Amino acid sequence: MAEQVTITRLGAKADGIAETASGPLFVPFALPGETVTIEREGARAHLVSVDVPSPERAVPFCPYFGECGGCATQHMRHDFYRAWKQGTLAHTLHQARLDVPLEPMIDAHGEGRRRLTLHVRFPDREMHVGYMAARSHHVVDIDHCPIAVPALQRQAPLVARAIGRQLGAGRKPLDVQVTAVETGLDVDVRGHGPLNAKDRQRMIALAADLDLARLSIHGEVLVERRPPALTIARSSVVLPAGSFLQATRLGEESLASIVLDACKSGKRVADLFSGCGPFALRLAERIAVHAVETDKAAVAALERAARATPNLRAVTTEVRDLFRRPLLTPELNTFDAVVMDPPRAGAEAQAQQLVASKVPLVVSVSCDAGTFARDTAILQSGGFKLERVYPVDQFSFSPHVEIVGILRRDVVKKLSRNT
Ligand SMILES: C[S@@+](CC[C@H](N)C(=O)[O-])C[C@H]1O[C@@H](n2cnc3c(N)ncnc32)[C@H](O)[C@@H]1O
Repeated sequence: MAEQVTITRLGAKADGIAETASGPLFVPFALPGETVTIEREGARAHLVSVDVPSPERAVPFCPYFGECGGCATQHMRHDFYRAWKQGTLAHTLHQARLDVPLEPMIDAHGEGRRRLTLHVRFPDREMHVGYMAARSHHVVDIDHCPIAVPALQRQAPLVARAIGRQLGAGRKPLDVQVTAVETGLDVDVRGHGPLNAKDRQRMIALAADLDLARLSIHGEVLVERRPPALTIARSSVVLPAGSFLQATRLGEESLASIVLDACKSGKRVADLFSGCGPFALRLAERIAVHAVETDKAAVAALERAARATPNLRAVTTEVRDLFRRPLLTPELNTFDAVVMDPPRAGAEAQAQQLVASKVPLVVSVSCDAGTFARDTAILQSGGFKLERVYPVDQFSFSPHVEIVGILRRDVVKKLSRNT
């Protein structure tokens, strides 16, 4: 049954929230101050119409917005969106008792996302190619994605569709990850078992038809027509199939420039959770770096790139699971700064080792405010002071934000207090 409600605030995931007799009601795509007609679906509601719009309302630039679950905020004006995202992060950090003023959010969308993962599904014998609808396993068909870099906007759905036609006979769900690299498109297909000889040949022919740089299945390369390379500082990194990559080029550059600035007076830095080296290869222009990462292929790519770049400072690498085997205190004591950029789960075990070490500076890069706050609290218990927090917005139009925290401590004082 339709009813009218007034939106009073925005939630952390960008839903409008109306206070009702039965408690808060979450209304996607509604803005504070708006009067909207909705239909209830439990604690959530479907937006039927906006009856009194907010002046902060914008016209979404993507025709799939509202149905496709990929974006959540295209209906907000840019300044309003920025203030909401910055305010949400400030609130999360305040609740975790991290009351450091946030630096202004850095807009790092740049040219757009350089990697898209398209879902290919066959729910009704027909093939559907696109993104999941919000809170659903239903795939919304798309033929372009305007938040991607130009090379991917139309081409990524086209490539995923062609692969679905080729491999879709078993109607198994497929995920097609398409990355724009400097030599073309790098495509990795997930969800399909090992290919028989005939399918292999067909896929190799398809890669040629689509002029892909590389095509792989579950990270196993079927054909590499051109090495999928990316430039990092003066180095060229050949990206391993399926390895981590920051969402946008400007995002990577923005994070790296904060890391570089924080470490500028260091002599030997540890780059933990290094991936294939966007921080290490830039740091090594001036500082010796030890890069540690669990993904063997990423470490090998970083090492190859470093070896091929003349006049870098020393770059050493290590394949290591830092959750199970964090760098221990004696190892840490050889560094004057530690950069860590863990996945969402954070770096709890590593933070505990850092507390016991003599390291004076930690640059903590994170894609999850919750684990960032937990790890920061651990570091603070060891005398580190959170000096600055930089929000970097490379996931524009979504509630996600990247954070960089700079934590310093006076090691001499700390050590003399302990003795
Ligand atoms: C957020 S990414 C950052 C990578 C890199 N710093 C960058 O900017 O591209 C996190 C990295 O941690 C790695 N990783 C995940 N779990 C790990 C673990 N237990 N030990 C070490 N590295 C891990 C992933 O392979 C990934 O490369």
